[in-house]
Amino acid sequence: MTKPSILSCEKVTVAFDGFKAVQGMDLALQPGELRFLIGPNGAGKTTMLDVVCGKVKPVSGKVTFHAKSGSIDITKRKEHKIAELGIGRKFQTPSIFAGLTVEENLEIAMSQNRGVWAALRTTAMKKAERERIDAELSLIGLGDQRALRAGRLSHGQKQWLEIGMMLLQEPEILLLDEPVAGMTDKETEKTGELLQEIVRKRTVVVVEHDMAFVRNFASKVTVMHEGKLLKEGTMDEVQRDDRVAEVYLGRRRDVDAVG
Ligand SMILES: Nc1ncnc2c1ncn2[C@@H]1O[C@H](COP(=O)(O)OP(=O)(O)OP(=O)(O)O)[C@@H](O)[C@H]1O
Repeated sequence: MTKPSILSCEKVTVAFDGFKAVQGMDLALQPGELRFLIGPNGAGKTTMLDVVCGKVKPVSGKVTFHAKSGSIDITKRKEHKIAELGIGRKFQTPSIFAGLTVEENLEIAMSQNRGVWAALRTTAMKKAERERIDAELSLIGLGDQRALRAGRLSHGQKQWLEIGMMLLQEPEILLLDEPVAGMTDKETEKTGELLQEIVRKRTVVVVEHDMAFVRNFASKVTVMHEGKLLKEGTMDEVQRDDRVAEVYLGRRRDVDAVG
Protein backbone atom coordinates (compact mmCIF):
# COMPACT_ATOMS: atom_id res chain seq x y z
CA MET A 1 0.00 0.00 0.00
CA THR A 2 1.36 3.43 -0.89
CA LYS A 3 1.87 5.96 1.87
CA PRO A 4 -0.05 9.24 1.71
CA SER A 5 1.79 11.98 -0.16
CA ILE A 6 3.87 14.60 1.60
CA LEU A 7 3.34 17.00 -1.29
CA SER A 8 0.73 17.08 -4.00
CA CYS A 9 0.64 19.44 -6.96
CA GLU A 10 -2.62 19.23 -8.84
CA LYS A 11 -3.15 20.64 -12.33
CA VAL A 12 -0.59 23.38 -11.82
CA THR A 13 -0.35 25.94 -14.61
CA VAL A 14 2.19 28.76 -14.71
CA ALA A 15 2.15 31.55 -17.27
CA PHE A 16 4.80 34.18 -17.97
CA ASP A 17 3.24 37.00 -20.01
CA GLY A 18 0.75 34.55 -21.44
CA PHE A 19 3.35 31.84 -22.22
CA LYS A 20 2.49 28.66 -20.36
CA ALA A 21 5.74 27.36 -18.93
CA VAL A 22 3.85 24.69 -16.96
CA GLN A 23 0.49 23.33 -18.04
CA GLY A 24 -1.77 21.22 -15.83
CA MET A 25 1.14 19.52 -14.09
CA ASP A 26 0.49 16.89 -11.42
CA LEU A 27 3.22 15.82 -9.03
CA ALA A 28 2.82 13.76 -5.88
CA LEU A 29 5.70 12.89 -3.58
CA GLN A 30 5.89 10.14 -0.99
CA PRO A 31 7.66 10.90 2.27
CA GLY A 32 11.27 9.74 2.16
CA GLU A 33 11.45 9.74 -1.62
CA LEU A 34 14.43 10.83 -3.67
CA ARG A 35 12.60 12.01 -6.78
CA PHE A 36 14.33 13.15 -9.94
CA LEU A 37 12.69 15.63 -12.29
CA ILE A 38 14.12 15.40 -15.78
CA GLY A 39 13.26 16.63 -19.27
CA PRO A 40 14.72 18.67 -22.10
CA ASN A 41 15.67 22.34 -21.72
CA GLY A 42 12.67 24.55 -21.14
CA ALA A 43 10.43 21.65 -20.05
CA GLY A 44 9.34 23.54 -16.95
CA LYS A 45 11.33 21.65 -14.30
CA THR A 46 12.84 24.65 -12.54
CA THR A 47 9.50 26.45 -12.73
CA MET A 48 7.90 23.52 -10.87
CA LEU A 49 10.49 23.85 -8.08
CA ASP A 50 9.77 27.61 -8.07
CA VAL A 51 6.08 26.86 -7.61
CA VAL A 52 6.66 24.43 -4.74
CA CYS A 53 8.89 26.88 -2.85
CA GLY A 54 6.53 29.79 -3.57
CA LYS A 55 8.91 31.82 -5.73
CA VAL A 56 6.44 31.63 -8.61
CA LYS A 57 2.67 31.56 -8.21
CA PRO A 58 0.59 29.36 -10.51
CA VAL A 59 -2.32 30.91 -12.42
CA SER A 60 -4.33 27.80 -11.62
CA GLY A 61 -3.98 24.52 -9.78
CA LYS A 62 -3.22 23.65 -6.20
CA VAL A 63 -0.17 22.73 -4.15
CA THR A 64 -0.74 20.99 -0.83
CA PHE A 65 2.00 20.30 1.68
CA HIS A 66 1.06 17.42 3.95
CA ALA A 67 3.42 18.51 6.73
CA LYS A 68 3.91 16.62 9.98
CA SER A 69 1.79 19.29 11.61
CA GLY A 70 -1.07 18.87 9.12
CA SER A 71 -2.02 19.57 5.52
CA ILE A 72 -1.54 23.11 4.28
CA ASP A 73 -2.60 24.67 0.99
CA ILE A 74 0.61 26.52 0.12
CA THR A 75 -0.53 27.72 -3.29
CA LYS A 76 -0.85 31.30 -2.17
CA ARG A 77 1.60 31.36 0.73
CA LYS A 78 4.62 33.64 0.59
CA GLU A 79 8.04 32.16 -0.13
CA HIS A 80 9.53 32.78 3.33
CA LYS A 81 6.43 31.29 4.97
CA ILE A 82 6.75 28.13 2.88
CA ALA A 83 10.41 27.87 3.91
CA GLU A 84 9.39 28.19 7.56
CA LEU A 85 6.77 25.51 7.09
CA GLY A 86 9.49 23.09 6.03
CA ILE A 87 10.21 23.29 2.31
CA GLY A 88 13.83 24.23 1.59
CA ARG A 89 15.18 25.25 -1.78
CA LYS A 90 18.77 25.20 -2.90
CA PHE A 91 19.72 27.07 -6.03
CA GLN A 92 22.61 26.23 -8.33
CA THR A 93 24.96 28.89 -6.99
CA PRO A 94 25.83 28.25 -3.37
CA SER A 95 24.99 31.07 -0.98
CA ILE A 96 27.65 30.49 1.62
CA PHE A 97 29.77 33.05 3.44
CA ALA A 98 33.17 32.65 1.76
CA GLY A 99 35.08 34.60 4.42
CA LEU A 100 33.75 32.54 7.32
CA THR A 101 34.81 29.04 8.28
CA VAL A 102 32.76 25.98 7.45
CA GLU A 103 31.73 25.70 11.07
CA GLU A 104 30.74 29.38 11.32
CA ASN A 105 28.57 28.98 8.24
CA LEU A 106 26.75 26.12 9.93
CA GLU A 107 26.39 28.13 13.15
CA ILE A 108 24.76 30.95 11.24
CA ALA A 109 22.39 28.55 9.51
CA MET A 110 21.45 27.10 12.87
CA SER A 111 20.84 30.48 14.46
CA GLN A 112 18.44 31.24 11.60
CA ASN A 113 16.28 28.29 12.48
CA ARG A 114 13.68 30.02 14.57
CA GLY A 115 11.57 26.92 14.98
CA VAL A 116 13.90 24.81 17.05
CA TRP A 117 17.23 26.38 17.86
CA ALA A 118 16.84 30.12 18.32
CA ALA A 119 15.41 29.83 21.81
CA LEU A 120 18.26 27.64 22.98
CA ARG A 121 20.22 29.51 25.59
CA THR A 122 21.02 27.09 28.37
CA THR A 123 24.32 25.24 28.53
CA ALA A 124 22.60 21.93 27.92
CA MET A 125 20.95 23.34 24.86
CA LYS A 126 24.24 24.78 23.61
CA LYS A 127 25.69 21.29 23.91
CA ALA A 128 22.81 19.90 21.87
CA GLU A 129 23.46 22.57 19.27
CA ARG A 130 27.15 21.67 19.16
CA GLU A 131 26.33 18.00 18.68
CA ARG A 132 23.92 18.82 15.91
CA ILE A 133 26.61 20.77 14.05
CA ASP A 134 29.11 17.96 14.54
CA ALA A 135 26.61 15.46 13.18
CA GLU A 136 25.97 17.69 10.18
CA LEU A 137 29.70 18.11 9.51
CA SER A 138 30.09 14.38 9.52
CA LEU A 139 27.06 13.85 7.25
CA ILE A 140 28.33 16.29 4.63
CA GLY A 141 31.86 14.92 4.94
CA LEU A 142 33.48 18.20 5.97
CA GLY A 143 34.62 17.30 9.49
CA ASP A 144 38.27 17.83 8.57
CA GLN A 145 37.50 21.17 6.94
CA ARG A 146 35.52 22.67 9.81
CA ALA A 147 38.06 25.42 10.49
CA LEU A 148 38.73 26.18 6.82
CA ARG A 149 37.33 29.33 5.22
CA ALA A 150 34.39 28.30 3.06
CA GLY A 151 35.81 30.22 0.10
CA ARG A 152 38.71 27.77 -0.01
CA LEU A 153 36.52 24.68 -0.38
CA SER A 154 36.27 22.86 -3.70
CA HIS A 155 33.14 23.42 -5.79
CA GLY A 156 31.64 20.15 -4.58
CA GLN A 157 32.44 20.86 -0.95
CA LYS A 158 30.73 24.26 -1.20
CA GLN A 159 27.60 22.56 -2.47
CA TRP A 160 27.69 20.08 0.42
CA LEU A 161 28.18 22.88 2.91
CA GLU A 162 25.13 24.64 1.59
CA ILE A 163 23.13 21.43 1.76
CA GLY A 164 24.30 21.06 5.37
CA MET A 165 23.20 24.63 6.11
CA MET A 166 19.81 23.87 4.64
CA LEU A 167 19.45 20.71 6.69
CA LEU A 168 19.93 22.71 9.88
CA GLN A 169 16.67 24.45 9.01
CA GLU A 170 15.08 21.00 9.36
CA PRO A 171 13.14 21.01 6.11
CA GLU A 172 10.75 18.13 5.52
CA ILE A 173 11.18 18.60 1.77
CA LEU A 174 14.40 19.68 0.10
CA LEU A 175 14.40 20.97 -3.49
CA LEU A 176 17.69 20.90 -5.39
CA ASP A 177 18.44 22.34 -8.81
CA GLU A 178 21.23 20.48 -10.63
CA PRO A 179 23.29 19.79 -7.51
CA VAL A 180 26.07 17.92 -9.33
CA ALA A 181 26.62 20.42 -12.15
CA GLY A 182 30.34 21.17 -12.39
CA MET A 183 31.31 18.42 -9.95
CA THR A 184 34.02 15.82 -10.54
CA ASP A 185 32.89 12.19 -10.89
CA LYS A 186 34.00 11.49 -7.35
CA GLU A 187 32.11 14.49 -5.98
CA THR A 188 29.03 13.44 -7.96
CA GLU A 189 29.17 9.97 -6.44
CA LYS A 190 29.53 11.40 -2.93
CA THR A 191 26.60 13.74 -3.54
CA GLY A 192 24.42 10.80 -4.54
CA GLU A 193 25.36 8.97 -1.37
CA LEU A 194 24.66 12.12 0.67
CA LEU A 195 21.20 12.45 -0.87
CA GLN A 196 20.45 8.81 -0.09
CA GLU A 197 21.42 9.48 3.50
CA ILE A 198 19.25 12.62 3.64
CA VAL A 199 16.11 10.81 2.46
CA ARG A 200 16.25 8.54 5.49
CA LYS A 201 14.61 11.47 7.28
CA ARG A 202 13.39 13.82 4.57
CA THR A 203 11.99 14.00 1.06
CA VAL A 204 14.18 15.30 -1.74
CA VAL A 205 13.36 16.49 -5.26
CA VAL A 206 16.25 16.94 -7.68
CA VAL A 207 16.09 18.66 -11.07
CA GLU A 208 18.88 17.04 -13.03
CA HIS A 209 20.42 16.78 -16.49
CA ASP A 210 23.18 14.33 -15.59
CA MET A 211 21.56 11.10 -16.69
CA ALA A 212 24.30 8.82 -15.37
CA PHE A 213 23.76 10.37 -11.96
CA VAL A 214 19.99 9.93 -12.24
CA ARG A 215 20.37 6.30 -13.24
CA ASN A 216 22.68 5.57 -10.32
CA PHE A 217 20.55 7.14 -7.63
CA ALA A 218 16.92 7.43 -8.76
CA SER A 219 14.17 5.10 -7.76
CA LYS A 220 11.45 7.17 -9.39
CA VAL A 221 11.80 9.68 -12.20
CA THR A 222 9.33 12.27 -13.44
CA VAL A 223 9.80 13.39 -17.04
CA MET A 224 8.46 16.77 -18.10
CA HIS A 225 8.12 18.08 -21.62
CA GLU A 226 6.69 21.41 -22.73
CA GLY A 227 5.30 22.13 -19.29
CA LYS A 228 3.51 18.80 -18.95
CA LEU A 229 4.02 15.45 -17.31
CA LEU A 230 5.29 13.12 -20.01
CA LYS A 231 6.10 9.98 -18.03
CA GLU A 232 6.70 8.83 -14.49
CA GLY A 233 8.33 5.62 -13.35
CA THR A 234 11.63 3.90 -12.75
CA MET A 235 14.56 4.96 -14.92
CA ASP A 236 14.15 1.70 -16.88
CA GLU A 237 10.48 2.38 -17.53
CA VAL A 238 11.20 5.95 -18.54
CA GLN A 239 13.99 4.92 -20.89
CA ARG A 240 11.83 2.32 -22.61
CA ASP A 241 9.11 4.90 -23.31
CA ASP A 242 8.98 5.86 -26.99
CA ARG A 243 7.71 9.37 -26.29
CA VAL A 244 10.57 10.02 -23.89
CA ALA A 245 13.08 8.81 -26.49
CA GLU A 246 11.44 11.10 -29.01
CA VAL A 247 11.65 14.29 -26.93
CA TYR A 248 15.26 13.46 -26.15
CA LEU A 249 16.13 12.82 -29.81
CA GLY A 250 18.01 16.06 -30.11
CA ARG A 251 19.88 15.12 -26.96
CA ARG A 252 20.40 11.50 -27.85
CA ARG A 253 23.77 11.30 -26.11
CA ASP A 254 22.07 11.78 -22.74
CA VAL A 255 19.81 8.80 -23.25
CA ASP A 256 22.52 6.64 -24.79
CA ALA A 257 24.82 7.41 -21.90
CA VAL A 258 22.60 5.38 -19.63
CA GLY A 259 21.55 2.70 -22.14
N1 LIG B 1 10.65 34.37 -15.35
C1 LIG B 1 10.36 33.94 -16.56
N2 LIG B 1 9.84 34.75 -17.50
C2 LIG B 1 9.54 34.31 -18.74
N3 LIG B 1 9.73 33.04 -19.14
C3 LIG B 1 10.25 32.18 -18.26
C4 LIG B 1 10.60 32.57 -16.93
N4 LIG B 1 11.10 31.48 -16.27
C5 LIG B 1 11.07 30.47 -17.16
N5 LIG B 1 10.56 30.88 -18.35
C6 LIG B 1 10.35 30.04 -19.52
O1 LIG B 1 9.56 28.93 -19.13
C7 LIG B 1 10.00 27.73 -19.78
C8 LIG B 1 10.33 26.70 -18.73
O2 LIG B 1 11.52 27.11 -18.07
P1 LIG B 1 12.22 26.26 -16.93
O3 LIG B 1 13.43 27.00 -16.50
O4 LIG B 1 11.24 25.89 -15.90
O5 LIG B 1 12.63 24.95 -17.73
P2 LIG B 1 13.61 23.79 -17.29
O6 LIG B 1 12.94 22.52 -17.64
O7 LIG B 1 14.05 23.97 -15.89
O8 LIG B 1 14.81 24.04 -18.28
P3 LIG B 1 16.39 23.89 -18.09
O9 LIG B 1 16.62 22.42 -18.02
O10 LIG B 1 16.94 24.49 -19.33
O11 LIG B 1 16.77 24.60 -16.84
C9 LIG B 1 11.15 28.13 -20.66
O12 LIG B 1 10.65 28.33 -21.97
C10 LIG B 1 11.64 29.43 -20.06
O13 LIG B 1 12.22 30.26 -21.05
